[in-house]
Amino acid sequence: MARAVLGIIGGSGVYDLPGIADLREEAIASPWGEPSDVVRRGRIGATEVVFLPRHGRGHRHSPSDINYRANIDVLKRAGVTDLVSVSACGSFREELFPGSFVLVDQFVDRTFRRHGSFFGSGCVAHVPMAHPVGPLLQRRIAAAAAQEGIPHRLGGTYVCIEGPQFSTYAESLTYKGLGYDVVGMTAMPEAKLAREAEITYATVAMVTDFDCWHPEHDDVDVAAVVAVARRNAETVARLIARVARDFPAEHEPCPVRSDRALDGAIMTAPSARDPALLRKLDAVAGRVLG
Ligand SMILES: CSC[C@H]1O[C@H](OP(=O)(O)O)[C@H](O)[C@@H]1O
Ligand SMILES: Nc1ncnc2[nH]cnc12
Repeated sequence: MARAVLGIIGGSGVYDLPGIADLREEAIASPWGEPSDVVRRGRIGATEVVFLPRHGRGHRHSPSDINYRANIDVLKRAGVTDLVSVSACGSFREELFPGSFVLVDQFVDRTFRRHGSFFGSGCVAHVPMAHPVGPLLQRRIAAAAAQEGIPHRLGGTYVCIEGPQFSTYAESLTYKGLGYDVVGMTAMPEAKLAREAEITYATVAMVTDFDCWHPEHDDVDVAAVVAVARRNAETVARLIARVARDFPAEHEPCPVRSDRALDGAIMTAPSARDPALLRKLDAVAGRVLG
């Protein structure tokens, strides 16, 4: 069984993770291009952790321009087995107020101008996405949140819009009417790519606003998101520290097989595979491509 390495992707307002011991920065090269930043790695308790801010330090990359493939690839190369993705989001429910954390378990992908797969012509693969979140990892985050006294809800649906503009009023009402819980701009294709890379994934969606549907709250703007996200940064650090301190030494086999997602997923016959693409897939699909 693989040694567990806990990855953390920080979102808006979370560009650093305080409390990492033996901290070092590593620029990991990827055949998929430039990741958002160098990774910062070290230990929390006995657990090895690897941190990457998805917008880069200084918030340089917009949701549409983040190189999600390079980010997941470098985390895979860093040995990450379990990945906690932290995201700011708007809420479609009265009870999910700014400051609360939602441990979402479903995603709806409304993005349309991002590279959504490591695979393609020369090596076609179809991985299961019915259950995009690793339930054991999610349970560990929920337990840590309970122990730290952090208000949270287990389960929910995150709709990922392309952005960078926030939703229109009609869109906001539509998403609310469809029963979605929160809205953001970054969980997709991140979750899909993590699945292709056989990394167990879970999202901590930090509610920063009520988007624009709520009659008694102002429409979302960046200032509101940033104010709440900044206040939440310390809470996120506390949550991650608790998850890390209680993390098992070995990666726990995932009940939804996120860590075996490529078993039987590759359709392209070995003789028809593109050697150049196979070389790029060395980290992501090395387990099955050999
Ligand atoms: C700063 S407002 C919009 C911005 O905030 C969220 O970022 P992240 O998911 O990385 O925390 C949202 O997805 C947008 O990128
Ligand atoms: N209302 C919202 N819509 C999209 N992304 C967000 N990130 C934070 N709040 C958001």
